[in-house]
Amino acid sequence: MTASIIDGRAFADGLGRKIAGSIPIFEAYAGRRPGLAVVLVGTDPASEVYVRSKGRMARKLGMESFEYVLPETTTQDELLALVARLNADDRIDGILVQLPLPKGLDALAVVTAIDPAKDVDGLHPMSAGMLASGLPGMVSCTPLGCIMLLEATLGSLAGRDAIVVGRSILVGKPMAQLLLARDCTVTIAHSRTRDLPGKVAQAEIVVAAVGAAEMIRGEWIRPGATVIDIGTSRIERDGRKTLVGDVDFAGAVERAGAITPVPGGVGPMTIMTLMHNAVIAAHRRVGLPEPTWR
Ligand SMILES: Nc1nc(=O)c2c([nH]1)NC[C@@H]1CN(c3ccc(C(=O)N[C@@H](CCC(=O)O)C(=O)O)cc3)C=[N+]21
Ligand SMILES: [Mg+2]
Repeated sequence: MTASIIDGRAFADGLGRKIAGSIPIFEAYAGRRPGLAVVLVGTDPASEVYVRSKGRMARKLGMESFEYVLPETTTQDELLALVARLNADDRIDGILVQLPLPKGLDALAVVTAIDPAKDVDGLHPMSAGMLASGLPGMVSCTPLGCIMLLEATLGSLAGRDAIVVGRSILVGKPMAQLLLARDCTVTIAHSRTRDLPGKVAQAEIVVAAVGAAEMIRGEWIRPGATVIDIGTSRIERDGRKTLVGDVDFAGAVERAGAITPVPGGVGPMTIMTLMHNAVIAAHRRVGLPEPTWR
């Protein structure tokens, strides 16, 4: 069996068109466009690329983008002061602080300082708690994009056996909560899990979010399974730099029913669900009913 390839770029483009279409309606009501603030501390080249592409996408869809690039030497207090300013700024509906932060800065303290109404990353403990409680808070962009791809591929997820490999606050934990909310039977695996190959082999849905290049081997995959690969690692192969996921794609594509590629799978969805979250936050903040484009 050769898996069908889940085209995240095409799906993200479609979502982007719906988001763009909703913005004039928002603007007519609110007298302004939805505003997204992205904060980068330091000069990590990969992070600079992501932050720039987030700003570009926001403008392309008709939103206002506020970009803040702070020096590596920024103190905790300076960063908290910026977050307080963004919280108080009515033009800004969503705030994303790009992670990881440089050494010496406390990411959890920064994220906790963000107004939960503007927490488009779903990282605030309030957002995590609302998700776990089944309340309508902000859901982390990457897991939200994965759920959209899974539902587009499989329809109802109810009753399916799913494994999430990885337990980070940004991805693994919210992913598991979203699957659970759709009535999957969810296993969360991590670095201390025994017999990972055996557990992966039982899953109809595999979500790989470990951040280790090609760690999930193709021969572990249950025939016909749907594989969602969240990893992006830059490696050198045959003397060339390439971007690979957490899944051994060449092996997994021979067994899976459907699989996301890297690049072109989850990555483009992550950017578009950030736009989605910013527009949802904007509607909630001005008291407009949320668009139902899903
Ligand atoms: N607070 C916070 N929230 C995040 O959501 C967040 C973050 N910090 N820090 C870094 C990670 C990483 N991330 C990606 C976004 C888009 C692509 C993406 O578009 N990838 C393209 C390829 C890009 C390339 O070629 O390098 C693709 O997979 O097709 C990848 C990774 C969001 N992150
Ligand atoms: Mg990808």
